[in-house]
Amino acid sequence: MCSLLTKAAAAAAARRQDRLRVALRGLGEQSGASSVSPAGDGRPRAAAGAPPRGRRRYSTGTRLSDGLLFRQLFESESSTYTYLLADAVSKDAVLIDPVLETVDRDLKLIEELGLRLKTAVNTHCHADHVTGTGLMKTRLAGLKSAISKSSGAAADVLLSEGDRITFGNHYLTVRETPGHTDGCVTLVTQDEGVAFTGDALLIRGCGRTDFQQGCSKRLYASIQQKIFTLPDRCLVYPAHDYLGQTVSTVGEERAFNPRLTKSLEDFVAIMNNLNLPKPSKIDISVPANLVCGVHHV
Ligand SMILES: N[C@@H](CCC(=O)N[C@@H](CSS)C(=O)NCC(=O)O)C(=O)O
Repeated sequence: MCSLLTKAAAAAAARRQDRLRVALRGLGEQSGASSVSPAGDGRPRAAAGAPPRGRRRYSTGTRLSDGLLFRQLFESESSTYTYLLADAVSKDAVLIDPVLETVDRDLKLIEELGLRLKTAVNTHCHADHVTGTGLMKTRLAGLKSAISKSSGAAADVLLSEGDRITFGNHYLTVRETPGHTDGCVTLVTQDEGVAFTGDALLIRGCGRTDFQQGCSKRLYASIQQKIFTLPDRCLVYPAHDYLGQTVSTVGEERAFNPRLTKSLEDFVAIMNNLNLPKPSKIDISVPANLVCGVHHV
């Protein structure tokens, strides 16, 4: 009896491993996503191996496809990821979600890599930190800021569904993914191999919907229709992670995201009961980010 149970348990464990292997396929060397189990309310428990807050200073990089340079950078106070993408041949670059406090670090890296930063784009009007876009524009001649038209924020380029942000031979396509805010967008590489999901889809989570025009029904529809329709292999890079996770895939989130694997009704209930404290910098960040962060400089 005992050995039967052991065999059954071993078979179940093997099946779980197989499912995980399938979900992780496509992550390659970027696989830093830790396993996080859902709490009853759909919020992940703190990962045992998560680095202490304020200690992470890393940037990770890889070649996502031929001729595309990529760096994932981290700002530890707000747990924000900034992403640098560049055409390795022309050296034209795009920066996604720069943070005011890390502008010097980002500009130094851009200079060291010999890149020409064309566009600094915000995935939405952030509530938890001031964007670095405005300060960067004062330091780099010709740099254009970009944000969605629906955000209501000022920028050189106002983006809408289907627009392209071009850098050399590469481009990112804009998918509007409102719900966390009205103006949230997800930026997708031309081969649909990578999605920068901002605060719409987080790793094993999603953006909160309790302020700034947040709407859980809209967010659910955005993620199901605009992100989960991407290929399973598509890498997911969010604007934040609070547990040390760095990357996921669409397939993995479709299978294991504790909020998005639920029905719409259950998702709405989860989002209504998150009871998160207000971001500490919201009263400074939102007005500043509506004008590219510049009034704070
Ligand atoms: N403690 C932080 C704010 C944390 C937070 O609310 N994060 C947002 C994204 S930034 S507005 C969020 O959507 N979180 C979802 C979640 O489930 O945690 C601070 O004070 O700034």
